[in-house]
Amino acid sequence: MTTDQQTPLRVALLGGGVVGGSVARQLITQADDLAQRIGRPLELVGIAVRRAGRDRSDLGVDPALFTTDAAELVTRADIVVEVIGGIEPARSLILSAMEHGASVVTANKALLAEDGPTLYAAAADHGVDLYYEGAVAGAIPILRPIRDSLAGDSIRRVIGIVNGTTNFVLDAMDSTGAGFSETVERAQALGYAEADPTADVEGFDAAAKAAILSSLAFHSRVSSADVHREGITEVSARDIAAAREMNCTVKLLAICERVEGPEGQPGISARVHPALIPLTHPLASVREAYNAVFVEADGAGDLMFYGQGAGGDPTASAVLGDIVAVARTRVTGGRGPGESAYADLPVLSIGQAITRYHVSLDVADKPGVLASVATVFATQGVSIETVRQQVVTDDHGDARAMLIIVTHAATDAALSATVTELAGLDTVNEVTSVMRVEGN
Ligand SMILES: NC(=O)C1=CN([C@@H]2O[C@H](COP(=O)(O)OP(=O)(O)OC[C@H]3O[C@@H](n4cnc5c(N)ncnc54)[C@H](O)[C@@H]3O)[C@@H](O)[C@H]2O)C=CC1
Ligand SMILES: N[C@@H](CC=O)C(=O)O
Ligand code: NA
Repeated sequence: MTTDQQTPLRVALLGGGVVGGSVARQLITQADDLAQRIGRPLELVGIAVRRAGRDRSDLGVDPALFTTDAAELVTRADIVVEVIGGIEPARSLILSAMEHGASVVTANKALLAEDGPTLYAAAADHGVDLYYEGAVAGAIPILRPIRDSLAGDSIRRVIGIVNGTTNFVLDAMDSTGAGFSETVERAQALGYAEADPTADVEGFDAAAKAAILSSLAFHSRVSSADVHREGITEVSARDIAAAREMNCTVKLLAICERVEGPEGQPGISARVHPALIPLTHPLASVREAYNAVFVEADGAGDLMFYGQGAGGDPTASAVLGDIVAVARTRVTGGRGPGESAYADLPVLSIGQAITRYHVSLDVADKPGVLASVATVFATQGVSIETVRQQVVTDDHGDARAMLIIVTHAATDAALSATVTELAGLDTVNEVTSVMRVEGN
């Protein structure tokens, strides 16, 4: 190695939590291999933490490297790794790092989905790289495949199970018949769900990931506010049972599609909601806290990416891959591939999304009911694919008639208006379940 090749690239780590701790450990234990792969050694020059003085001996890091002055640390690094999370101070630190000439690696989906364009612009202005593979689906390589490997193809749709906590909860409800609350408690006890699992169960985490996936897949700017979001808190054991009867399962899906608007104009549909998918679909077999992303592209056809979407070591694997990538660019000079938003497609409203619905109705068991229900669908221009009548016994031992209807594809607005009108019919006692159907 020449002297230049021996000069270490300085790495500053912001955050020493679940992901940061694993990154720090591996930067040290894998130092020799990383140096060989990059062509220059990496030197960990500091770890910014919120509180000094805590025992962090398990990380095997020189205690002198810990600092509470993140703002100073980012001014003396070639590569800054941000794994603090949240919007501030993460954003200001990243911008300052770039101003001081550092490339940035982050796993911060919330920040990228809220204000990605500011970060991409700063990276371009300062001629540095911004990589963030850990931000979506943890260890699974999905962002760089979309951005780089599929750059010559045209992506039609990305459907992902991108939140491990909710997949664990829905999977447990499906396999044990348990209710929502008790399953979330189990997920917390097992360490999958956080003490406050709101971002997971209300779909915020998945919506941020959908925004990032949509932006990359469709060369546009999509923020988390553009993504229609429904969480899993309303999914009942009855919905899961209804899915089973249709040979389907319920998953929280992040759906990003290239679509046409009402006048044929191109746009994006980006949404997160629970949906029925057939048991034969590859995403149906994704169990427990695993993630998977299904990509449909014009040339490549169907691609499936599967693996661990959360956790310290899996996410650190993606972060370290990015560190190697930006370090290699430092060695060779120039910048790695960046974002492109040339297509600038608008995001359509959820009402314009084309989906199918599964609707369960508790109805009066008398002549003319089916006709009145069918008339509502016809009036709204929604075509029925299948209808099934079932007699069930309620909690009081009384027999009740249920109508289970699956529609053909229609706009979400028409389907939603249909459900509202059905709920107002005298012959309908209750709309017991409404779920979208995806995946075929
Ligand atoms: N844990 C996971 O499974 C995954 C996490 N991520 C993302 O990785 C990032 C980090 O997540 P975790 O490691 O799980 O969080 P964490 O909460 O375990 O760690 C964050 C660390 O940052 C420190 N911190 C907070 N404010 C700071 C400040 N101003 N200066 C210095 N340090 C500060 C905290 O004390 C904490 O140790 C987040 O953006 C998260 O969304 C992404 C994928 C998976
Ligand atoms: N809370 C997230 C962690 C990773 O992004 C999840 O459950 O998937
Ligand atoms: Na990833």
